[in-house]
Amino acid sequence: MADPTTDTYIGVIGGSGLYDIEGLEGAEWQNVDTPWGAPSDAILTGTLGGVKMAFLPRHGRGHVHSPTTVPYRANIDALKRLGVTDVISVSACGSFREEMAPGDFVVVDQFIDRTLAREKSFFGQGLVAHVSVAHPTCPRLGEACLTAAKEVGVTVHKGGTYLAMEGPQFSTLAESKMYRESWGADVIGMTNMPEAKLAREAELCYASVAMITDYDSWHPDHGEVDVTQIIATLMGNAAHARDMVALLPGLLGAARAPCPHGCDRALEFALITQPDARDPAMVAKLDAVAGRVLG
Ligand SMILES: CSC[C@H]1O[C@H](OP(=O)(O)O)[C@H](O)[C@@H]1O
Ligand SMILES: Nc1ncnc2[nH]cnc12
Repeated sequence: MADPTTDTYIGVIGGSGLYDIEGLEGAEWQNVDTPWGAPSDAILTGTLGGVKMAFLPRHGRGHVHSPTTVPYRANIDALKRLGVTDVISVSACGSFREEMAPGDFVVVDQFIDRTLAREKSFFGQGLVAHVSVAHPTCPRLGEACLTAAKEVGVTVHKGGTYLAMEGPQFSTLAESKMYRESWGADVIGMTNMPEAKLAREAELCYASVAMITDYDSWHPDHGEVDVTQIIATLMGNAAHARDMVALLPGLLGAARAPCPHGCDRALEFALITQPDARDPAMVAKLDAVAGRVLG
């Protein structure tokens, strides 16, 4: 197994339209069991340029999980259990900004969480923890994604606020206008929360690349979003996403230095339940996610 303190292990969570990646040496679909149930699908593992990589289709091959039923905790636990250090989320998103056009990428750095019906933490009764998500994405990893996207030739925007909605229906016009005009959101999707929060709890670096597919419903010159429009734009986006991902091993390198932003130490001061009050069953369940601090 890779040593997460010294070896880079890149995990890619592919969203709508991205169900595999190509070019991995020793590629193998691996089933990974977790205490939180089964992940969305088997995980494609291998190496690229001497760097370990894992790919997980968020909705499963064939797109069987809705945004609400994606097993977010199992997905993050499974990646952590494999030894992944850096998670790149690639997602189809609507845009609230004229200049963030369909086909563009946005390296997201903030989130507004409007999801309602999902398990949002690995912790809870018997072992309580409070991590900071003030800065929910990793700037080091985000920078690598930005560089890779530029090299691929995509128009890429640095920074943006992703509004995570519950779905599966798209937003009403009133919601779309409110998110854009009053809340200052830049892009909208249905899946990056609680994924980003869980990655932080699992001490994983997390970066999110939003692939713009539509203008949601606010734009006077574009009709309201529908799945046909999204799929059409996704075809081109997915090819760019694959090319971007292929450049990441070269940019991150096989040898890993500790995260300068502390993502890999997020639990250092987060556990509040006293050791003698901790539920042993919870401690056992957290073996991968919090093994570093639970011993
Ligand atoms: C296919 S349209 C809506 C669907 O696409 C996005 O998925 P992902 O974030 O996994 O790329 C959006 O969040 C919805 O789940
Ligand atoms: N407009 C939109 N709203 C929510 N999720 C999306 N995924 C792609 N486009 C979207």
